[in-house]
Amino acid sequence: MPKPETSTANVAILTPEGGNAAKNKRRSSIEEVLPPSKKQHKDSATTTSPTDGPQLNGQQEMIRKLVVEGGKSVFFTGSAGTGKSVVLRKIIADLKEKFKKEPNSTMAAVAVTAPTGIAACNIGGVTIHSWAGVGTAKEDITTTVNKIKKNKRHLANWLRAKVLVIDEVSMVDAYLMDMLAKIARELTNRPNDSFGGIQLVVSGDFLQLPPVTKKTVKYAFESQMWDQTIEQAFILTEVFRQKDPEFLRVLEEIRVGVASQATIDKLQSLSRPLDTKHGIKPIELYPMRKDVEARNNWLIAELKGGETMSFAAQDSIHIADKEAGEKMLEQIVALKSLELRSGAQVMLIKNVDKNMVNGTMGIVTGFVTPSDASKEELQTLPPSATTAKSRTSGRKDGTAPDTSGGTNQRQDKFPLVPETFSMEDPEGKVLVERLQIPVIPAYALSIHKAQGQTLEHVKIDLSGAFACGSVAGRNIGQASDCRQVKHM
Ligand SMILES: Nc1ncnc2c1ncn2[C@@H]1O[C@H](COP(=O)(O)OP(=O)(O)OP(=O)(O)O)[C@@H](O)[C@H]1O
Repeated sequence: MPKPETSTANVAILTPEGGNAAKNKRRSSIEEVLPPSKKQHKDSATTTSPTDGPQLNGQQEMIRKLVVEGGKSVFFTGSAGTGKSVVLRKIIADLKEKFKKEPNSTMAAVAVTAPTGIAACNIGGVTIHSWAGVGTAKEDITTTVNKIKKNKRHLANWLRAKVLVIDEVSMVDAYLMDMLAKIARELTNRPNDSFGGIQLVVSGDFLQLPPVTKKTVKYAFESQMWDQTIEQAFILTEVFRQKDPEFLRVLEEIRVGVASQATIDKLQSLSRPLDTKHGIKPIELYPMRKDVEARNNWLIAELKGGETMSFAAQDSIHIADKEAGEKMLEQIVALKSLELRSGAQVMLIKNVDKNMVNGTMGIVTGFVTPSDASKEELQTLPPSATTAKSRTSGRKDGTAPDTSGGTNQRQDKFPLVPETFSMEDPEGKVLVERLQIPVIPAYALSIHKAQGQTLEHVKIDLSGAFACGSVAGRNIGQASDCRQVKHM
């Protein structure tokens, strides 16, 4: 689910001597191009405090109360933009507070998970597979339970958990849900409690992305454990992301796979050039990662003459099982190898400043060494950026600082330096780390990466959309207004 509301910026990457982001700690910079109103971002689980979100409406507050004060196992759903992630983040923050005060409880009492790395990152969690220690979840229960018992970290996860949060549950299949319930019963030695006495908080929209499987899809709600464990289910109905009633009707019809003539006409009318601002092209959304990579590489190669730079991530694994560590690193959103070129369109993947947030779009304006930047580039920065410089200059990586980005001048450059992306266990112990420039190429994005983002301008291929309505609806639902959607 979500992230900060996508704002737009021009990005200039300042780089280190030598081209290796991690080793040389080159700086990158972003020029902001949108007015501050556009830069307000969604509450981001990556760096924004979960309590910074909007005030919950009545429905959302009722769910929060039932979970936090009532200790109920619940499932809540709702179409894109109804604030599922907002509630979930508030619930997670409140549950952590609650268990902090309880004797015999640790930080690990609240396990925060999702089926994919990016979805987990959005709520400050880890993948359900990695938390539970189920590997690929292909082995039988007895083998899996025995493996968990031999792995101190996985066993501790289960034994300390008082609440298990699973977001984006539409992507979790019934087999895995039943497997988790059986493991919970076995490890907690509570065979008669449906989920071993662990409270379950589950959120997602079954009309969005389904489980990835080669077999017939069997959704989580079709599992045996579902009815035995989930005590109450809710549908959030107020859509916050989109306000236009016509666009809302289109989204709802696509969501359920029934399109009226008015909706078909409306979608066809979206096949037109989009009036985007400041040279940022609409993001093209694709279901397959290989299509995303091909499209990004193609469009970056089209940028003739610009300086090119490769940034190799600096990875470190802090657990004994190196193979498991490598798998965790694969789930980190920052790329192992990042190829950039001046003029390339990129998206920030971490909040580096109050306005420069996860989802901010920009253009790479160049690569500058820290020493060059201090002479030329920093002179172009506003005074607030200079203040930010001294504020952040003591960072542990010793690199040149981020600049404020707090102004809305089009010419404000925002230098970027490598940032640390890590996966931690529920107690906050770092398991793996990656140091990389916090951007990804962003002409094209996979629907999984776009999941939960609010994108300013999107371009979507709707041919065959009603054969897989949820995917199309999922994509269009990321735009806040149909004026920002272009049908390819
Ligand atoms: N109570 C609220 N008041 C004001 N804005 C809200 C409220 N709840 C959510 N929002 C805003 O609505 C937008 C969508 O919220 P959120 O991302 O949580 O929805 P979602 O249901 O998780 O969407 P998706 O299914 O696409 O991930 C965000 O910009 C969020 O800040």
